[in-house]
Amino acid sequence: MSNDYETARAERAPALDDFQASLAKNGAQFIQVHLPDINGNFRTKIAPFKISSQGEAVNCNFFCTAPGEGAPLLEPLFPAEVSNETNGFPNMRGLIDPATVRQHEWAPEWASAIVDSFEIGGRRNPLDLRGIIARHEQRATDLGYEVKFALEYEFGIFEIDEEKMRAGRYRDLKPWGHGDINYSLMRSKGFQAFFAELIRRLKGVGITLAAVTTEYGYGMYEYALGPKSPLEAADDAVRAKIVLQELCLEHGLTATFMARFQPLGTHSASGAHHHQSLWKDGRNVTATGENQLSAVGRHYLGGLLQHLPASHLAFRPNINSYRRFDRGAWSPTTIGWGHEDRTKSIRAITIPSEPAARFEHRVPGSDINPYLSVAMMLAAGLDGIEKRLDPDAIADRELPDTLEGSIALFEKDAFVTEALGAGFQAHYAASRHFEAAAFKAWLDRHITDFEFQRYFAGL
Ligand SMILES: NC(=O)CC[C@H](N)C(=O)O
Repeated sequence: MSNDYETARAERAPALDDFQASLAKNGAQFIQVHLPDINGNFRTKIAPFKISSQGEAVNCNFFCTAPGEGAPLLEPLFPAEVSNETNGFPNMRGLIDPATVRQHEWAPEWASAIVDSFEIGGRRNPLDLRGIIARHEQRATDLGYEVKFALEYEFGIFEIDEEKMRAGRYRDLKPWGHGDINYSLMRSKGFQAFFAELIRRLKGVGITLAAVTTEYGYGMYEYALGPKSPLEAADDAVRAKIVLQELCLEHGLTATFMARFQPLGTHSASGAHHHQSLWKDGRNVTATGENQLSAVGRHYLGGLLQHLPASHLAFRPNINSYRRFDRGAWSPTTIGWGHEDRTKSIRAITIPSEPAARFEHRVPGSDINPYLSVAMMLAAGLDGIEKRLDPDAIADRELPDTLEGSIALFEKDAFVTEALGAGFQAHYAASRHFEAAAFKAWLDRHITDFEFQRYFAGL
């Protein structure tokens, strides 16, 4: 009997078989099979290279549900509807998306690919965000537009100390490099050679790394990825993190994408700004001139702003996300937008209007799941086009400053239900409630530095 899985498998078989033949001929011997998890990282199996049969790779559903890295081993498991004690944590089926198959130019015995996930009965997994993005891409096409996304990430690089890391003493790790200023060539030993190699490797898997800079803080760096379709941009964002981390490990280093690892009041936190533009017949139609958005550009912006409160959870998904707010941190706290204004949630860039006109959405931190943030923005912008929303009619107001505040706006919102499906909405809200509760439980069990510093030396 035909189902989503069988249909997709039949459609993809010829392309997958071609890759099997051509990559094997080019020396591929091993494959990394990547499954996107709920946090926006890949959970990966490595296997002998055999791409067609990897189309049937199965992965435990648990990966879709584990809220925090490492946490499931220490904390009670998040009892998701799809994966829990009662149903025995069942498998799901993974099917490689042929568009994501790559041979690694710097190590040609390796290939990698990203899978879409299906329930064991063959239905497309409603929690699979790649499928959700694809649905909205089709909506954009039906409206006559192409939307391009480009993500830029700030992140930290530290020297590995396995003993400290095992003990959870991440704050004692040494940042890579001595300086803390932006746009410095002299930050760290081997800085230029390291990022030249990263640019080369990313190019080898089809990812353009448009620019790298040092950022404001010890061990803090930034890279900007080139514009692509929404799904490709999300794939690239996650894949680039893996390629960076592999390169770091080869140098005794480790990268972190947590939103804030530097003390508040001193250095910057890590943002992941999403650049997005609208295209029609190969032309950028976001703006018409200097400080002039096009009508469709204004409507798209209206959608982004209108749905920002309900989408906020996707852009600040963790306890630590809310540490990004700080004096002078350029991390927006209200809905507003402005031309060339970095203090606002959305910065409209219309100089020059062609071809680089775009919106820079500055709310997301580097701890986002890019599949989720991209899905939410795309759905919001398209809603703006469909409803002809006016960005200047949307009242400016404060965004939530806690995880719980963002969950409350997300979990009952009708736009979110429409954009992500009721199943995903409930699942994600439950996972975030679980995260908030895990933090509270941790605080209850631990005596904080605050208490020691305030009360220990009281004699
Ligand atoms: N360069 C910048 O725009 C700084 C961005 C800021 N670090 C953020 O969290 O978004």
